[in-house]
Amino acid sequence: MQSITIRRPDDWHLHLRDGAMLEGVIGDTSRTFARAIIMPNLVPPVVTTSDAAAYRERIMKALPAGHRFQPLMTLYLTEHTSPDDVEEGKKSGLITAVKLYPAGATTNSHGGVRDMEKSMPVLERMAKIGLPLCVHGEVTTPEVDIFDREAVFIETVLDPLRRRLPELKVTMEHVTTSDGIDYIKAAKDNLAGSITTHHLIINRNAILVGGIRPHYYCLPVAKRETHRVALRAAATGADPRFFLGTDSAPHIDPLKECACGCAGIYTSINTMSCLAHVFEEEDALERLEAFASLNGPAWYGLPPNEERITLSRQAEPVFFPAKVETGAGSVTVFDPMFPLHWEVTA
Ligand SMILES: NC(=O)N[C@@H](CC(=O)O)C(=O)O
Ligand SMILES: [Zn+2]
Ligand SMILES: [Zn+2]
Repeated sequence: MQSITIRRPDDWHLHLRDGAMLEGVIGDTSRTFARAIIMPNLVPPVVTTSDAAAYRERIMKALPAGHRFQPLMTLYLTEHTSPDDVEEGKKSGLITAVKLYPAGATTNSHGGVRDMEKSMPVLERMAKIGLPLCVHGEVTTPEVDIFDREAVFIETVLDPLRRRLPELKVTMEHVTTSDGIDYIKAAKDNLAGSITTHHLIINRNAILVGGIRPHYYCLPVAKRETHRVALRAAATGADPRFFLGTDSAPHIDPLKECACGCAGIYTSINTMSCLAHVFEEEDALERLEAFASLNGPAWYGLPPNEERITLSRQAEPVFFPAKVETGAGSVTVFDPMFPLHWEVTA
């Protein structure tokens, strides 16, 4: 197949940051994607509905002329989040989901939740009004090995929460293990999972073999090959509970290339090219539309986009810059380590 036309995709997990970084990166998403769930882990985080309204305005202002893009706003769950504010946010149409960061689990998560008990009133309200909870599904217990943190989270946090509040809709974001995939598949209802572009392409060797490569470091950290294979099977398979959330997470290069580098991989600019490559490799190009454009809206109760994009396979590799220059500094673009031949052409 030399070209494929699909509904315009959405990104169900995206970091846009703020200020000069926001201005520098937003176009890479809005050029191709119609909507994105915007992560609230700014410094300080987006905690209240009025924070989210102000952030949404900054995003719309940063949007390049001529781009049509709808940011779907989220709130950063804290132990003090007000159930009424959350309900107000949903009612007004501003808030699409609330995000749980276990405190210390990832970039800018120190204000997250330490004691789930304290967040129960909000979670109960969300279950009642049908507002989804997006989770960064890793425990932060120092004794737990970093490669096991997702599996232990499922067992010790997520499963107990879902048993206690079965009506709560939960998105397990950036699933990185076969444990996560199996857990979602086994669920009766109210559970779905997003998968990133990079976790379909790299395993942990990319970070560690032949030298330490900070631009492949993200959280949850890439796991061993068997897990990547399971993620690919889920993304290209028929289960509609798996969909794209790029987790494109820009950091300026000096904060990645140092003794204690930040977690996050920037994929907004080449995600659809990478995905077409992966789906072609899996002989599943006809399933790309479900993963990138249909399953996500269905889960969030939104209509799929009416516009279409076309991806075409070029004879010569398609050019992407190694770095995106922003007013905040340069951001290294995800290198899939193979030439990309698919290009969004319309
Ligand atoms: N994925 C990452 O490695 N980093 C994200 C945070 C997150 O999604 O966990 C970031 O904000 O940089
Ligand atoms: Zn995360
Ligand atoms: Zn993220």
